[in-house]
Amino acid sequence: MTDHLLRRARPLGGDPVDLLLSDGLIAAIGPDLDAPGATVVDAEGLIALPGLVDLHTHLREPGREDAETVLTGTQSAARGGFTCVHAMANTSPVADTAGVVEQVWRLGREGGFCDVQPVGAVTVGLAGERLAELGAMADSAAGVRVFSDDGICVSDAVLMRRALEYVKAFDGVVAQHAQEPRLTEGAQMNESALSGELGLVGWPAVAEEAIIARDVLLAEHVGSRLHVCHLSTRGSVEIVRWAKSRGIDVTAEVTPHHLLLTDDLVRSYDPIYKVNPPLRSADDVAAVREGLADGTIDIVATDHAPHPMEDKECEFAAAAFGMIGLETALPIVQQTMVDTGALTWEQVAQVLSARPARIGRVEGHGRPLAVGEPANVVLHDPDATHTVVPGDTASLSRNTPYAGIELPGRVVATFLRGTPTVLSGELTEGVHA
Ligand SMILES: NC(=O)N[C@@H](CC(=O)O)C(=O)O
Ligand SMILES: [Zn+2]
Ligand SMILES: [Zn+2]
Repeated sequence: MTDHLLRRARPLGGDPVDLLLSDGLIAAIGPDLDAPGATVVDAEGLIALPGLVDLHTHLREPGREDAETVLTGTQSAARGGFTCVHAMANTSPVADTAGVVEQVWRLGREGGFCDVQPVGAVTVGLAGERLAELGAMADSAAGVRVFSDDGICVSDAVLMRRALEYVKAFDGVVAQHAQEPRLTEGAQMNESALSGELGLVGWPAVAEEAIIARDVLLAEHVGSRLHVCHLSTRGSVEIVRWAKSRGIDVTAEVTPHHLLLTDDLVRSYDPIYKVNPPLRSADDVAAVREGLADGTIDIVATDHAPHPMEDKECEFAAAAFGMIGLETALPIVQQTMVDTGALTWEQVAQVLSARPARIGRVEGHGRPLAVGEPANVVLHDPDATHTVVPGDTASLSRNTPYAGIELPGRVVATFLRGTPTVLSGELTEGVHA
C-alpha cells in the first residue's frame, strides 16, 4: 500500500502542516515531514477535515438499481468527501432482516469507495405493524445500531415505545421520520398561504412537531435514545431545545437543502423542489441555522434521495419526493454556515463527521486528525467555486435542485484508510485490499 504525504494542509485552526498516511493510519503530523517513497499530494491552501460521515443516505440497492446502486452512491459519497454513509432501509426488499443488511454492508466493502453502515427497518416491510428483527440486525456482521422506517413515520405510539425499549439492549437508536400521517394525507408542499395560492395540498409544520413532541416524551419515559431525521421547522427546533434542557437523550439532523432553500421555489411547480419534509419558510430556514449553530441540532445529514428522471419530470402531484445531495453537502454547509460566520471549520468537523459517527456508534470514523487514528481524511478547497451541472455526478440520478447554481468550495481528495478514493477531484479505483 502506497504511503501518501499531504503537503502543507491546513489542519483545523493552525498553521499548515504535513500529514503522512501510512498503513491505513495517520502516521505523522508536523511541518516539513520527510517520507521517502510516499506519493506527495500538494495540499497548500486546502483544509484537512476528518472523513465525512452521513447518517442519512438512500442507496436504493436492492430493488431500485435504476436510481442508484451501492457502488454509484458510494462513489458519489466519496466525491462529496464522505468515508462512511448510513444506508436507509427503504429498499426493495426492505432492510428488515440480518440477510439484507449484511448484503448492503458487504456491497459497500466490495465497492471500496466509502464504508456503508446499513440502517435497519423498525417495522417489518416498513408496514408499521410489528417490529422487525432488530436484535438479529444488531448482532449481524453489519452491526446495525440505527433503526428507521424513514420515508414513513412510525406513527403507532405503542410500536414506537417498544422500538425505543428494544434498542436499549444494544445501545441502538431509533431515527424517526416525523410525519403525522393523517395531517399530511396527499400533502405536496409546506402548508402556508402559498400552498393555498398554488392549489397544492399543504404539509403543516404541526405534523412534524407533534410527532417530535410525542417521541421526545416517549424517549424520556423509557430512558432511551431518539434521533430526529431531517428536522425542518422553527417549532421542531424549539421542541428539541426544550427536550435537551430536560436531559432527554435526543439528537437531531438538518439537511443541506433545509439550510438553504425555501418553499418559494415551488412557485415554479418544478418537482425538482419536491421533497419530504417539504422546503419551508425563510423563518424556518433561519431557525434551523440558529439551531445548528447553538448545538440544538447536532448534525447535518444529506438525505441523498436519488430518483430517475421519469419519477421527477412529471406533474408535481405525481412526482417522487426527494433530491440528491452527497456531492453538494459540504459546499452548502460552507455557504450557509461557515461563510456566514455561524460555524467554524472545527464545528463543521463536528456536525459532518464526529457527531454522526457517535450517534451511529460507528468505529473508526469521525475521529480527530491525530497520529495513530485511521487515515480517513478529506481535503477541501474553500476558495474554489463551481457551478453545479446535474450530469457531473457519480450518482445514477440527476435530481439536484442546484443546477446552474454557483457554490463555494470543492472536495479535492478523499482518503479511506489511507487510500485515495478521490484525487485531484476525480474518482480513483477505490480501495481494494
Ligand atoms: N426525503 C425524501 O423526499 N425522500 C426519501 C424518503 C425520506 O427521506 O423521507 C426517499 O426515499 O426518496
Ligand atoms: Zn424521511
Ligand atoms: Zn430519507
